[in-house]
Amino acid sequence: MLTAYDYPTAKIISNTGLDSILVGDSLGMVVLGYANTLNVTMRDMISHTRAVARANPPQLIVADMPFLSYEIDTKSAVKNAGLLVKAGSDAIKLEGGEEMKDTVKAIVKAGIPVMGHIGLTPQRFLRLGGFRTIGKTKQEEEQLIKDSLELEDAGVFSLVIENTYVDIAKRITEKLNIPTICIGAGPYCDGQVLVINDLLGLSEFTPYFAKSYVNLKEIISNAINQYIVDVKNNRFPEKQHYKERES
Ligand SMILES: Nc1nc(=O)c2c([nH]1)NC[C@@H]1CN(c3ccc(C(=O)N[C@@H](CCC(=O)O)C(=O)O)cc3)CN21
Ligand SMILES: CC(C)C(=O)C(=O)O
Ligand SMILES: [Mg+2]
Repeated sequence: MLTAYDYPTAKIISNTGLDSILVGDSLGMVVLGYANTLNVTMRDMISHTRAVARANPPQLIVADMPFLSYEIDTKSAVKNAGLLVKAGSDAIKLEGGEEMKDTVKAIVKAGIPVMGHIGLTPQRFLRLGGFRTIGKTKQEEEQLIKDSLELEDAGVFSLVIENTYVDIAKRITEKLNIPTICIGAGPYCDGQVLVINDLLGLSEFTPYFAKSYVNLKEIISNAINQYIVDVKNNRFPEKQHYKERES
């Protein structure tokens, strides 16, 4: 699984063997330039989900529910989950553990598949004390196990485990029947997810657990500098780039 936030990226992914696309609220940081994901709105998520869905990819499209779109009450959570499905997603993802059980059940009851997300839940970074690794204490570890079992019981079809110790993610994966999709939680999961900007070398900041497979930042700035040089030296535009009238 990889994130995608726009039409051209979803078109490229369409012709790959990737299983699933996440329209992540990480778009607030990697596309919109916010310092965290708290300012991402339903309008942002709907707009980017629609852009990805317009590419009509064969992959499953999962859209993140943004901060405060599902925490207030189950009614507004179901409504907002429905708006993301109307925008073109096949499922939604929301952050949190056992405390989200009723919300998960209500959304699933409405016919919308829900993906869980535990471990580091970036929408709660203020209370957690940063984008830190979760599961250091025995209490945090046992809470993660409990959260995963309760979410499975509530009906999530899959579970993202973010930034936790490898043995904890392994334990959860062995306990659950649904697939676990990990990021910063080691290899003993059923799948992996990454922010595509990290994979492409486009991010300003990349977490320790991400791997870039190409340096697109460098490739793009080289292209821009070549363009500047060409314009200044009259090497662009060339004959084929403009029309002359035959008078
Ligand atoms: N480019 C990008 N990649 C991501 O994976 C990502 C985002 N942005 N934005 C939304 C969240 C935030 N994520 C993050 C961001 C930072 C750390 C990180 O640096 N963690 C360190 C330091 C924690 C601390 O502040 O103490 C760690 O050791 O866990 C982890 C996950 C993951 N997500
Ligand atoms: C990092 C993934 C799991 C995510 O939630 C996002 O991109 O918003
Ligand atoms: Mg997210």
